[in-house]
Amino acid sequence: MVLKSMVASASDLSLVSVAGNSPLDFKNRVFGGRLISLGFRFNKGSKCKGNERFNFEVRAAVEVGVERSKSKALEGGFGLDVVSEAELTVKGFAGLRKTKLVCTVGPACSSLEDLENLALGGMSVARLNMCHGTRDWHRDVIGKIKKLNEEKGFCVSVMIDTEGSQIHVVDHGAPSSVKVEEGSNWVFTAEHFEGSRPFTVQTNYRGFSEGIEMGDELVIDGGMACFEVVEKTGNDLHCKCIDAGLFLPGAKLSFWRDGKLVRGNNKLPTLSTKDWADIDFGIAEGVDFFALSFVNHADSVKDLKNYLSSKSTKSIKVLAKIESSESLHKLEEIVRASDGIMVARGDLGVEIPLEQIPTVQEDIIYVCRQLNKPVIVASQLLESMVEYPTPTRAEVADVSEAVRQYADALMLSGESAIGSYAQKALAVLDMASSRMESWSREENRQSLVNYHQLGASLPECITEQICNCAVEMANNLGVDAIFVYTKYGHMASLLSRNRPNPPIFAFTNDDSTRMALTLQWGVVPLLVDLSDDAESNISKSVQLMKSRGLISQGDVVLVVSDVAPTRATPMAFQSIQVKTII
Ligand SMILES: Nc1ncnc2c1ncn2[C@@H]1O[C@H](COP(=O)(O)OP(=O)(O)OP(=O)(O)O)[C@@H](O)[C@H]1O
Ligand SMILES: CC(=O)C(=O)O
Ligand SMILES: [K+]
Ligand SMILES: [Mg+2]
Repeated sequence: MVLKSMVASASDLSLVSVAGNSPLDFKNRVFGGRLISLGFRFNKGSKCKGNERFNFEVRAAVEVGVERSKSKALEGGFGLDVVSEAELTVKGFAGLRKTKLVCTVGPACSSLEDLENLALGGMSVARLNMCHGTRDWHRDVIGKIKKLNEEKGFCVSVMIDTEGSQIHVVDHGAPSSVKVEEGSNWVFTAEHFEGSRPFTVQTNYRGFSEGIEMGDELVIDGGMACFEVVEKTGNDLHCKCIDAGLFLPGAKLSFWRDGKLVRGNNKLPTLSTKDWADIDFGIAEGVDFFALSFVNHADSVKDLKNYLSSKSTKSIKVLAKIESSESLHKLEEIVRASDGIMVARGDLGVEIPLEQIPTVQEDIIYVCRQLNKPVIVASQLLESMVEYPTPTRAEVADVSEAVRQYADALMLSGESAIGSYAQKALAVLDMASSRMESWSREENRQSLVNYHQLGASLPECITEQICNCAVEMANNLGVDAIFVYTKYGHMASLLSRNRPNPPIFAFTNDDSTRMALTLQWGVVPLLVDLSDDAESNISKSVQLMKSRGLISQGDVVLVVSDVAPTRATPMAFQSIQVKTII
């Protein structure tokens, strides 16, 4: 690996002096149980400088930290993942990135080594898109991720993204892209034909032309090419190209009349027969999330959740992908029904005018935060990096904007699945989000959000108020960390919703809760044994963190806990405590 070759070996690292003016003082960091000074001697003439150099330092240190944590992770059953532990050791509490990173796994990053590098680079969720690849291929990837988690102490959850039903091109007469000239005439049909038929396009859905009239506009992939419908014979449409462009394999179709969408995916079932089979596959493979493509109403989310609770012994979260104009009309009920949301800007851009995407994105993130559901911003974040090793300035601005809006997670698609620079793209997300998060903290942006009261019953309202106040206290006091003890992750998510300055360490004894929390902003999940005695949980976790050198004397921790009734204190209550580590 590039970074490793930059340092002679892990043990050499402690001998190297601090390299110049890095913004963090590493000298006083206890690292792997001993004090080290960290830095690299870059070869004379090295092109690496400034920020890039600093990031190499941190990344390499994290890697060395991970090497050391790996053996330790397997020792005492300490349920903190190696990447968080190493980052914490190197960067301290304030340096932990809060925005979570999702990577789509495809042929370009599916080897064990590639996946390990992505995990090291901060991937907390691996996404598998069932539109592509075989089930055997996906099974192999899931197996590798589980192996890395078990053997090397990572905490990467697995998400299956369904294919869903959409009107798309099956055959456009070529294996790759085809140019469409202005004025050329094309036939769109659902009939299968053998061999090649010039200017004929086969679509996947028999009813694709239902309700379509002469004069309607047929848009390819949200604007890659445009046609006017000039004639309809049976189910076939004869169309003239009015805006030249490109047909890509699998291109998506939408129909417009007077500037309004007339035919999207709203008539198709959200879950096809193949999707249900993919869901059974995901259950059998023990995945953590299903991302449901082309959700048009809350019922499809509810159906899947009911199905999962009857079929799966572990809790699997259901995320609704917002990628149709229909789903925008029913946004709130879809958000309420689901365990999280993905702003799937790729297909959304096929169904709504592109200039609406930025405001729609901000609205969706806002609704999710109000309703306390994690939200992922997806598609084309760093699209140019599929081919090039550096992002465009506009892409970095787009990524930073999603972070400024407080999305829980950012997602790579083709950048990691088929791109040549998956790790670099992940590093760009990592850097850009860390930078924007610290800017937002300095500017105190989070205080600007008004909360909607979620709870209906008094106990629910109490929990919510406790979490809101806890974050306000944590920010005002400038504590180093928040600790929360949680079975299903609810309190952790209520704290996360307030986007606190310090990181939230969520101690849970439930493995599916731990995996679900990999998607939540600012939450570091830890798997530990929890007893009914809240005080003993607190002192045990403090001791555990202390013994690893992760907290030390003088650190201040705000602890939020739920105390179950016991015979001695027959009353359930919740508490906020501020502890100074001695
Ligand atoms: N498992 C895979 N095998 C082969 N190619 C893949 C795989 N996963 C993704 N890709 C490739 O990466 C590209 C980007 O991935 P992404 O998941 O965004 O797909 P998509 O089909 O564009 O989007 P959607 O999520 O709307 O289905 C795809 O177009 C495909 O070429
Ligand atoms: C991610 C996805 O499905 C989309 O952007 O369309
Ligand atoms: K998909
Ligand atoms: Mg999509």
